[in-house]
Amino acid sequence: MTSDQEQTNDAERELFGGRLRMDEASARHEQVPLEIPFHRMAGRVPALLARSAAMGWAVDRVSLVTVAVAEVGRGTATAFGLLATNEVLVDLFAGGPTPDRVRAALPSLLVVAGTAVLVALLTALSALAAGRLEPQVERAASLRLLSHAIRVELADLEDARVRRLLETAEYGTDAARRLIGHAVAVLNGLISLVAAAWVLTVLHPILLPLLLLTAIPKGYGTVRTARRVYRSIQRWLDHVRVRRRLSDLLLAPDPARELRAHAVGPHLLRRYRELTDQSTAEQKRLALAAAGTDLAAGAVSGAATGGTYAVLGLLLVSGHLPMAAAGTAVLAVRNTTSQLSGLVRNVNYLYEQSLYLLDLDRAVALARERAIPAGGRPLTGQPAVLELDDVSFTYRGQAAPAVTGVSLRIPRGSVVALVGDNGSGKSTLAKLIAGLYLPDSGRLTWDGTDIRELDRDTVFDRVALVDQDFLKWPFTARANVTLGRPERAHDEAALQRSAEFADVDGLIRTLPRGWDTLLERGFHGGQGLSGGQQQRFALARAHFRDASVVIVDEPTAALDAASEIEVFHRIRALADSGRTVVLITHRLASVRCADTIYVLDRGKVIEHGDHDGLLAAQGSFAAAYRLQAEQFRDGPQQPPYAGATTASGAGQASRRREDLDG
Ligand SMILES: Nc1ncnc2c1ncn2[C@@H]1O[C@H](COP(=O)(O)OP(=O)(O)OP(=O)(O)O)[C@@H](O)[C@H]1O
Repeated sequence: MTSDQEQTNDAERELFGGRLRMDEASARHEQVPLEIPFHRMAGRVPALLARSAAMGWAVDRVSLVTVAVAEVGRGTATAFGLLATNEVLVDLFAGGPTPDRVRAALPSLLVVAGTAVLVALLTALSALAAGRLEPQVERAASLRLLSHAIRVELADLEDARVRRLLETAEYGTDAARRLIGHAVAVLNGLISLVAAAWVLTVLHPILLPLLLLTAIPKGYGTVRTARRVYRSIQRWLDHVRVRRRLSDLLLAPDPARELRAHAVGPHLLRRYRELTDQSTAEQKRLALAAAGTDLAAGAVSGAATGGTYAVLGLLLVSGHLPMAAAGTAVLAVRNTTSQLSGLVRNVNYLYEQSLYLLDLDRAVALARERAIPAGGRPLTGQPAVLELDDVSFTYRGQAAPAVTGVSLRIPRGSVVALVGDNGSGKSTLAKLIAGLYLPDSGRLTWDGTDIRELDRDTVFDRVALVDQDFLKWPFTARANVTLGRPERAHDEAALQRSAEFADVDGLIRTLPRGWDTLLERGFHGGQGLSGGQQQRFALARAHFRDASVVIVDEPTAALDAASEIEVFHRIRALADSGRTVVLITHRLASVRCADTIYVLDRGKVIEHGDHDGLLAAQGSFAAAYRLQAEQFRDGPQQPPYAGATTASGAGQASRRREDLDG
């Protein structure tokens, strides 16, 4: 390992908290195969050819068979061409007048020309079929990865190891395509080699082992270089990921505002340069090592080639090889040498690509293992009650639980509000209710059935979620609203109702292409939206889903005051029409619309009741409510508890009060 790999630079330390390159220990932990014995690689060739054939067979049998037939034909034609060349030479070197010798050689010459044309035709046919096969195999590999990735449990998807593997696996989809190309080349190399070796053996048996001596050093060199590259890619993967992310940040329009106003650009650019300096040094190291290996392999191989020609000369001088056969042998030696080194190179590429494919296999296996279980007891009808009984949940890799011993009841047709300080566990609780995370302990039931026993797809089907970090999909206005129920995307009446619910109908009318306007700046015809407008689209989307449980996390954070009041009225109306609403908000005046309010503090429910009841109880909710209300009074303000600065401040207010009381 070089000192460059050991050193951690400022960019790594400051921006990412430490070294971004994988060491031996973590590679072992993550089961990344950094070392591959040479014999294992060679031994896997038949399995890899079979794997390539199976992948091709699954997507396009006709093209696969065409490639195989064309390659076998090509190899056979090459062998016949070589034998015919030998015949030509034999005829030309025979005794008698020149015109007679040329006449005698003519049929063999025609065979040489014919096989050359045939080889060209078969090469074109094979290339055509392989060209059809490769993109289909890549597409299948990529669909395989994505279809499994979208089923991974959210908690696992957030796990760094899973994320890393999924990103590595993306190389595997490209590798699947390349694997086909290299498999074809290996097949061709093997067939041509067998043909040429057979011709050589016919000419003189000693020529073949000598040839192997020339090819092996070069092949070994190629393999060493490729393994070094693979090892480097694996080690530097996180480095590549953060560099890509950093360059995206420097290019994208959203970070551009702070980048310019805070003059972050030059600083990040400096850090980016430091990172690229590291990777350039690694590239230089690889290039230098590759050149050294090539040189050593070339020298050994060159000496072996010299030896082969020397043996050929000796055989000729000693009369063990006729002149014509020596001529053919020279051709065959040249042909076979390049075939052999090409073959070894392609075997190596084949193996190298298979390692990436192996990453894809590992990612798919992990995704399967961590998938949301299919099946289970299906939910029928609309749930009458959701209940949490002593539910606790800790995020993967975190020491403290995000939710501790929470019990609550959400009957159908009610609005249940979750309030509390930042980080008190509201969003986590909402995601638990939605079935996105499973409790570590306690029971979460839908109509009495534990969520673990339920068919989670039927749970999701009943949920509409407006996430706190709601997504602005880079699609058309229509897709932005209908994405949760794409099968009803052209139900114009439903679309209109959702637009009215979220108050985007007026906005749609002003868009250049109405519902078909692309809501993404930076594309032709794309339209930008304000933060509040984006939030309205998220609300419209949740409404369009027409689900029985609506979970809205800070649904009005980006809305103006009038819209905020209106949205809370509409949310109340949703519950009145029989839906269940879980509402998370810091606007304590607005939770008046809730039937029950649960106040959370550090993952625990510390109070619950309706708005008036909680105010009358004079607890932490009442204190936080007063804190917010006082902000609207005239004159200089004095917060009741210094330091209670969060929007809701419920928990902080309660803790201050305890301190004061104590
Ligand atoms: N994906 C995550 N991975 C690890 N920890 C998380 C994750 N999301 C939240 N947390 C942690 O869990 C705790 C509860 O977070 P949560 O988002 O539920 O709080 P919240 O009450 O919704 O906060 P806010 O009012 O700021 O939205 C916090 O300590 C937070 O750091």
